[in-house]
Amino acid sequence: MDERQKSLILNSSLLYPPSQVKLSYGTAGFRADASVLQSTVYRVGILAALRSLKTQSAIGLMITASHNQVSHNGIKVADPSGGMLTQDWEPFADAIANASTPQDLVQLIDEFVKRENIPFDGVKSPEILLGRDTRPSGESLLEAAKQGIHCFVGALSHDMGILTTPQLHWMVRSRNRGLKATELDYFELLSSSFRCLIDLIPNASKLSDTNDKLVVDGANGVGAHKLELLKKKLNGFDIEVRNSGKGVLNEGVGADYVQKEKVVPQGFGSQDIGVRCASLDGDADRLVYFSLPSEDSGKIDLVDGDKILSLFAIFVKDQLSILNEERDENTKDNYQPCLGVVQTAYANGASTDYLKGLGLEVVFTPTGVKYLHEKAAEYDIGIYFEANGHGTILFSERFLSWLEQKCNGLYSKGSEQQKAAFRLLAVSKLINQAVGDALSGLLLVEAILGNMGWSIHRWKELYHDLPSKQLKVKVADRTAVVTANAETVVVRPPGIQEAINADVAKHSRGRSFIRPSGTEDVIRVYAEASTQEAADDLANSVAKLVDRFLGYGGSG
Ligand SMILES: CC(=O)N[C@H]1[C@@H](OP(=O)(O)O)O[C@H](CO)[C@@H](O)[C@@H]1O
Ligand SMILES: [Mg+2]
Repeated sequence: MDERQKSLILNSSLLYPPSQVKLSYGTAGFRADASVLQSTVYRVGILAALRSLKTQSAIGLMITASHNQVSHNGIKVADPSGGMLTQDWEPFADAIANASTPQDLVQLIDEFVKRENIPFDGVKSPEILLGRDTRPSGESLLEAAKQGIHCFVGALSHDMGILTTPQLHWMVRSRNRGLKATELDYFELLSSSFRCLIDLIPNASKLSDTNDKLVVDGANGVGAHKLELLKKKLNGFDIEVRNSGKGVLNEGVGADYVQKEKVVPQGFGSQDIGVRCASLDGDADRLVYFSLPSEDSGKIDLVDGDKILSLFAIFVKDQLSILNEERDENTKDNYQPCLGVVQTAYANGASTDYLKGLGLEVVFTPTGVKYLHEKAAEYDIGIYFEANGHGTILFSERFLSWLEQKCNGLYSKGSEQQKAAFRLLAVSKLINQAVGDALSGLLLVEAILGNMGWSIHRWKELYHDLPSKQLKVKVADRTAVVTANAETVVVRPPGIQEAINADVAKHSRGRSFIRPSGTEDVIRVYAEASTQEAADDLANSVAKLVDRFLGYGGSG
């Protein structure tokens, strides 16, 4: 880095980090009250430019705090693949976000540039795509990010406007692959692959009794608006969008609220009993479905990420079985695509049993898409979902070129095999390969329900969730909790895991774990058991343990 570059960094008015706030890149980027984020976002702008120079590719910056309250905001980096920032760079992100003086900041950057051998030869300038959600603080934070990026001579920043998080990730991925990468291209790809799947619905399914209308809770966020735009391209497909911005973002609405509280979101009521409903979160990277049971209890029948995962897994597995029925020696080959499913400890135990019962390989990672995505990418077809509705299906290049070969003339026209191959190819286009995407996920759910001739009620009955409960506990220092084995065991503070085990043992089908949240300053408690009372009781007693070991008055 030359002196000019250093002085550009030093000259920013945004240099000083908030005092007494320790920032961490966390599960999904930096998040905090928007009022303290200017300097962090400026610094992440610098990081993004460096990442672009290092990879010689376009990088994405998304300004969002997803499902968190509207006064919060955050920033995350999309790597050249469209996925999350490589975990190797997270310590650097933490270090620069917390550097307390301008000189410390410049020194950290200088050392990192040398260590990583980041080229400053001017051959390629940094290129960053910027997106933000609908939060009012987004606009000024975007300017802060730009200031960071433009510390580098010749840097290019493209403001893509208000987007869903998955749209931005998709754009980065497409751009770096030399593909069409505008919002219009995104809508075009989603709608054309959706129509293709609808055209391939077997005649028998068309006759069945699926309730046609879908009502979507847009969380008063960006997803609602984008879904309205997408809808126009879906040939009259009947979607009604509610909570599209008049109310407060994520307040009593949205996928996080619906999944965690299991209650009817605002804007829904007795007129919706029995109707197929879905909720997006504030930046539209999460999707859950639900329906209102006949009695007016305020409760919902939730169809969460685990069940979306199960639906996708059944469909993909069915299509693969059709391909496997190949009898013709000319088109048969020895390649057996490997299908894998990835979950976290939050997955309902009943879903894991169900998926294993289908003969599928199920593996677990810690919470956070960055872990799930990485694991799923190891398979020819890797399906991952968090229970909260964030997930996607990843297809390997090898599998896709095998599939394309199969589609291109190897099968007799109109054969079941050819249709199955076309369906899988359409799924690979419809479902966002960069990151979990509520809009593309929603269209895939709709297409699969149509193909199977299933109503939401048939889908819900795949298996019965074990009753579960989630709680949050405020503690003095959440980093005091250290976990292992995909967050199922607490290794620190000593003694707490044994105490949790003792509580779990008192409950039939009991399971409970704790972990520090990576997006909020809390310890999360999860419990499940054979009845709701038992799950509530287990969660409460584990929360008390957390308080005893780690609370403000605790010894931990
Ligand atoms: C229990 C839960 O829902 N945790 C969420 C939440 O992370 P925490 O680290 O638990 O705060 O936000 C993440 C980002 O959206 C998401 O990946 C994750 O699943
Ligand atoms: Mg989100």
